[in-house]
Amino acid sequence: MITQEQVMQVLSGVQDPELHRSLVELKMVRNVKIEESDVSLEVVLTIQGCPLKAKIKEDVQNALRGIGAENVYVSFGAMSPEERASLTQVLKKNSTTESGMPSMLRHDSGVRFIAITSGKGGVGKSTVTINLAAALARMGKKVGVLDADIYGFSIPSMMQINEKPTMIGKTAIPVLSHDVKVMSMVFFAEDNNPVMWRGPMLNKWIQNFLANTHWGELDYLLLDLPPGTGDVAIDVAAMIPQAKEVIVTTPHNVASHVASRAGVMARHTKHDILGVIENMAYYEESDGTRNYLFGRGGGERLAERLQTDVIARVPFASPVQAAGTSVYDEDSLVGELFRSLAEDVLYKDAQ
Ligand SMILES: Nc1ncnc2c1ncn2[C@@H]1O[C@H](COP(=O)(O)OP(=O)(O)OP(=O)(O)O)[C@@H](O)[C@H]1O
Repeated sequence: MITQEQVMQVLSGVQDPELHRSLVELKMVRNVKIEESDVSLEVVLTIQGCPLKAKIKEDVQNALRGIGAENVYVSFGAMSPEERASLTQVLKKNSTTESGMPSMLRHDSGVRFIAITSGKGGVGKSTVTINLAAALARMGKKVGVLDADIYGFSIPSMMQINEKPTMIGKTAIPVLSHDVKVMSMVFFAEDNNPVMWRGPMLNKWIQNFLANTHWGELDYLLLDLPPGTGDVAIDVAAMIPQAKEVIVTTPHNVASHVASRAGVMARHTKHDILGVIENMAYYEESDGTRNYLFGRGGGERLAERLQTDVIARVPFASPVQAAGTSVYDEDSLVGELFRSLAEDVLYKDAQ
C-alpha cells in the first residue's frame, strides 16, 4: 500500500518546470488521496492557465507510477493571493541577501559574470552574447542572459522569444530559449521607449533585474551592455566588479578605434578583459577564399591597445534563416567557433 509519506517523498523530486524547485518545497501539492493503488491529488499553480500544466502532470504521474501507483489523477487549482505572497517570499529569500543585495553578487555565489560590450552599435554584440550563451548551455552550463542594452534591446527577438516572463508577485521568471534563461527590459518597456530609463533609474533597473528575477542556479550570467561607455557600463562596473568583459568590434578601423574607448573603460573600472572578438571578420566564398569586406586588422589593433588577445574571429554568415533565430546551428562553422570560444572561457575559469 502506498503511503502519504511515499507520495510526498517522491514528489519532492518533481520540480516546477519554471521555478526549478520541488513542488513539495513550493507547497504546490494538496489533497493527496490514496485508494489501494490509485492516487489522486491537486497541484496548485502560481498562475491560472499555466502553459506547463501538461508537463507537470506527466512528471507527477511518472513519479507516482515509479512507486507502484496504477492510476494517477491530477487536478489543478490556483494559489490564493496569500499563498502567492508567501511563495514570493521564499523566492526572494533566495535571490537577495538580508541587506537586500542580489545574492548572485556575493563572491561565493558561484555565478560568473561576462559583460559583452562594444564601442559602437551594430557590430554584433547581441549576436556574440546569445551565441556564447547558447554554446555554454550546450556544454551543460546553467546560463542566463540579461539584455541590458537599453538603447536597443534586441535579444528576445533574436532568440525568437514571443512570450513574456511569468510574474509571481514582483518576481519574474526568466524566459527559456535555447536552454538559456533570458531577461530583457523590453519585456516591461511600454511602447519600446528607452528614454525613461536614463540616469539613476538605470542603476535601479539593473539591481532590480538581478534581485527580482528568479534566476535559480546559474553558472554564467552574460550581460549585453549598451554600446559605448555610458551609464550602464559604469553601473555594471560598480555593481559587479568581478565581471569579465568581452569587447566586440568589426575589422574596420573606426569601429576598433571607438571600441578601444569601451576597453579603456573596462581597464579604468578594473574589469578583467577576457579578450576581443572580431565580428564580420571576413566572408568565406564557396571555394574557401576569404573576402575581407570590412578590411583587416581592427581586432588585432584593439587587442594590442588593450593588452589582450583576439579570442575569436567570426565570419559573415547567416544563421538558419528558416528558423528565424540569430543563434547559429551548433554544427555550422560559426556554431563550432562559439563552441570553441565557450571551451576557452571554461578553461580560463577553471585556472
Ligand atoms: N557574423 C555575422 N554575420 C552576419 N550577420 C551578422 C553577424 N553578426 C551580426 N550580424 C547581424 O548584424 C546585425 C547587428 O548585429 P547585433 O544586433 O548583434 O549587433 P549589436 O552590436 O548588438 O547592435 P546594437 O548595439 O544595435 O544592438 C543583426 O542583424 C545581426 O543578425
